[in-house]
Amino acid sequence: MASSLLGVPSYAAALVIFALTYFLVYPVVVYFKDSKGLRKFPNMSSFSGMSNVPFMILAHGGARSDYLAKLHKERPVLRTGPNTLSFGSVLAIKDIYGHGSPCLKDESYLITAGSHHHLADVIDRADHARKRRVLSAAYAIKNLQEWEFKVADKVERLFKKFDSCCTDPLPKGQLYPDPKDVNIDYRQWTNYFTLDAITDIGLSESLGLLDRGHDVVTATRSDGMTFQTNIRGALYPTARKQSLLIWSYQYYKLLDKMSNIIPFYRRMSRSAVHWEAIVAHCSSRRMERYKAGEKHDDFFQSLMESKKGEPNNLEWGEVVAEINIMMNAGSVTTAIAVTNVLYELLKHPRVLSRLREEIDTVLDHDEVIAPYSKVKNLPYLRACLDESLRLQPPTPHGLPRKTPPEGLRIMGEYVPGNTTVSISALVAHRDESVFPEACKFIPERWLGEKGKSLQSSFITFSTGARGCIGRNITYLEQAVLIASIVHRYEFALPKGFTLQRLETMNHILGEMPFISHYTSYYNTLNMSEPSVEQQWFSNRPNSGHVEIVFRHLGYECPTDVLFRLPQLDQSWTSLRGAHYGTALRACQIIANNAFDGYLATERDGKERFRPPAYQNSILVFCVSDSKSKTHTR
Ligand code: HEM
Repeated sequence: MASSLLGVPSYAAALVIFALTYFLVYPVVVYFKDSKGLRKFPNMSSFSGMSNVPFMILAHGGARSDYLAKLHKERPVLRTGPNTLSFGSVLAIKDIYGHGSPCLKDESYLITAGSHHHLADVIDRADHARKRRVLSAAYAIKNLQEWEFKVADKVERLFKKFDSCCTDPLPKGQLYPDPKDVNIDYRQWTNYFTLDAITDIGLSESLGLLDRGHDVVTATRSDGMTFQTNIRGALYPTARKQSLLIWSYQYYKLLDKMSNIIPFYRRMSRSAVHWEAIVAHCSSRRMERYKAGEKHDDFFQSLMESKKGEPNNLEWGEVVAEINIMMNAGSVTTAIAVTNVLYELLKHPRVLSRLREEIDTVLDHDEVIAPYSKVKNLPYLRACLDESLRLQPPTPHGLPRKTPPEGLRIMGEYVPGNTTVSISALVAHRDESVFPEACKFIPERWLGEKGKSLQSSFITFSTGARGCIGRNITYLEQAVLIASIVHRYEFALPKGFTLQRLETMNHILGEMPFISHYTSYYNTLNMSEPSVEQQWFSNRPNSGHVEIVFRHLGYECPTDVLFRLPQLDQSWTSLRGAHYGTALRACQIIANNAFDGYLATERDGKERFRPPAYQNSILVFCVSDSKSKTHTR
């Protein structure tokens, strides 16, 4: 029998002594021994040089980059953990992230990776370059036109919801809506918008969240069983758990498992499994369509084959990993961005009105979806987007990089090898030497030559070889959505409303409830009364072909748009020169809302099926049927 000391069995006493030595005494000894020479850097808190626990506690507060930004006002470099440094000046950007920096992504990317690395968590330079080559066709700017159709389609679907919630304008002099009239959470719908958009762009697949108005989707478990789950609920907690526990790399895996004893963490782990199952489901469905011979200009096609049609022969696990990061990084960040920018616009009516003026000069009164060609070069729109991305970068997390074994000079200071270094985008963007009045929303700072010079200090998308590959997609989504929204609607937030933010790797946002009504500029047509066209259509016989030629062209299609009206006949009918939103509305009216979609031959010559989205509005057009009867508004 084991001997005892003060009644405690000796093996238990030994365990306690070992734990105290290992977790308390040893870190103190290592700290004072300082073999790497990191003690010259000031600690973030008294124990930061000895343990990651202070940073983990900070992470649980959900605002660590804000806190760091405040500390960095006094100190340009902070030791945030035994082997971790945070930098606080834009001068560090080039050294840590720039092209030619010898730093690599650190082990945190390794320990959170799945069975296969994806583009964002692969560390090895050669492997990253190989992946980037495979994906370059998928993310290339030449795809803009293809993406634009898909994005415009999602904006239409989103507007269907907004239209159904529109209220009367607030009475003159009233600034805030009656709480009972606040009927939509913009934040939730931006999530639906970006998730629907990226699955269409990436997989030519519709999740259908915007149409259904909820986020329950089908997922497939590893044993092949399917189940239903909430996609938003699956998406966010995974990142949250990682950001809370990751700081101690050595113990992360153990901590991750042990933490599941606590329900708070266990729930987050479960959501990670659900997210993987959603991705697995979407990937397999697309694979089945691929095997059935479907070809689309989407990410999946680029993953499977080169431009010449030669197979890439990627392992299935790698394909799924790439779809995972595309669906995740491609939706979460943009949803945050479009929420933040509208929030700032509503909080700054002067900015909103200047922006609306700019947009209204390029869009027609009744143009619903802003064509990207018309809005992509609007300087004030871009300034508003960039200023919001600067002030509240969707990914504020200091992206960790490891210095090379021989060490590196950062901001002129020698940093020893194999040290984790970073500068948070939020911290960099609070650097007053580059961004005066850094905490204020001032889009004007981005205008002109002076504005251009700020780009090198703007790291919302990171920079260098590991910078964001989805930049073009997000600017397209943001510009089209925000321009269309500002053109069409006025919004009002509840009195005293503040958007809540919780920092993980991304800045997760709380709800953003508001009410909307049409802008007076847009609302030149009364959409609630039956139009001349509606009356005409309801009187016409239910037979024959119908040809619709649109006079008002929001988004011109030079080739024919074909549509099928099930109530009339089953043939595809020509619909020339139509904005497809416009076409759809007309078709729905013709078919008394029993319309099942239309086939559009778009400007790239490809045919695409467009399911119905709009119901109750009408734009200006001319009509002729097979008996050559014409009607002009
Ligand atoms: C406002 C929107 C966006 C923001 C703020 C953003 C931000 C970032 C940042 C900061 C990184 C660097 C991450 C790191 O170093 O760990 C990154 C990388 C990446 N982003 Fe984005 N992103 C956005 C939109 C998108 C979109 C729309 C997609 C895809 C459709 C996307 C896909 C990726 C991928 C695949 C990487 C890894 C690139 C590489 O390492 O080569 N992102 N993004």
